[in-house]
Amino acid sequence: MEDEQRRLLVRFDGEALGHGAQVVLPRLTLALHEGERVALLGQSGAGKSTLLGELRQRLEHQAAWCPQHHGLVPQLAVYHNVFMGRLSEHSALANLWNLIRPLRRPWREVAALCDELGLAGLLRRPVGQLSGGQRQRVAIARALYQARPLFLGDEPVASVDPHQALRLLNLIDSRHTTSVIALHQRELALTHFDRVWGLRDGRLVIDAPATSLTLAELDALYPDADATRHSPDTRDANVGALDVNALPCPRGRP
Ligand SMILES: Nc1ncnc2c1ncn2[C@@H]1O[C@H](COP(=O)(O)OP(=O)(O)OP(=O)(O)O)[C@@H](O)[C@H]1O
Repeated sequence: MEDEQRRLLVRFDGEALGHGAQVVLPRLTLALHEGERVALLGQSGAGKSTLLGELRQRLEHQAAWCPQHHGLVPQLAVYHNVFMGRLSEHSALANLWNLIRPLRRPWREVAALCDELGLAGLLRRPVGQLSGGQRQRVAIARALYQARPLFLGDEPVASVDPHQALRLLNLIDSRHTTSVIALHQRELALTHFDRVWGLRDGRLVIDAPATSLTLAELDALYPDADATRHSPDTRDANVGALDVNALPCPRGRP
């Protein structure tokens, strides 16, 4: 679908984004339309979290949010951490009661979500006793539990293997019409997403359909990386290294 036919959700028009006096992205121009699946790439410090934070502010309650450092409470059980996604929807009394004695309906909802995320049987376990990958899935569960039309994720699949990453991204897709997800898995950016935004040196240097890009172009976003550079004509071989054919087909892709 052409951009003009899609509903515009957010537009930046030469704006400066940053933190107080520190400008990170001095003249950002981009647009996010309903229905887009955007991979946000750039090396550490490029400004991915800064951009996601601004999107989050502008989209407000339309967007579910999965932060980079999870923001989970280690002493609380998985159930309570996921339930926190909807704290604002309940009264303080209901939230307090739920803390002591979980309410039946949310318990069922959270249990179903945790089943889908491979966290079955862990609802009562304190998050502090989980592995890094399990914590990451709890953070995703909490964002999914918010039940918003958009999903903003700051490296939500950073600590899982490629197959699990794709499964989680498919689950996120199935529950949101639009997403912007920061990640470092360049192959996934090309194979799973509609569009790629690439940040480098304070600028948006890539804003293009994923199908028009090569791994070599994405590699150029990481000037400090030691990784072997890929030439454009090795794209298929590199994507094949992920064995995408063995994985479930992402939405909208043949
Ligand atoms: N709260 C803050 N106050 C001041 N400067 C900040 C703040 N948060 C981030 N920065 C700075 O803004 C720049 C961009 O940081 P940001 O976290 O957006 O990058 P990133 O691409 O998300 O990095 P990473 O991949 O390491 O998470 C960095 O120079 C960082 O030091």
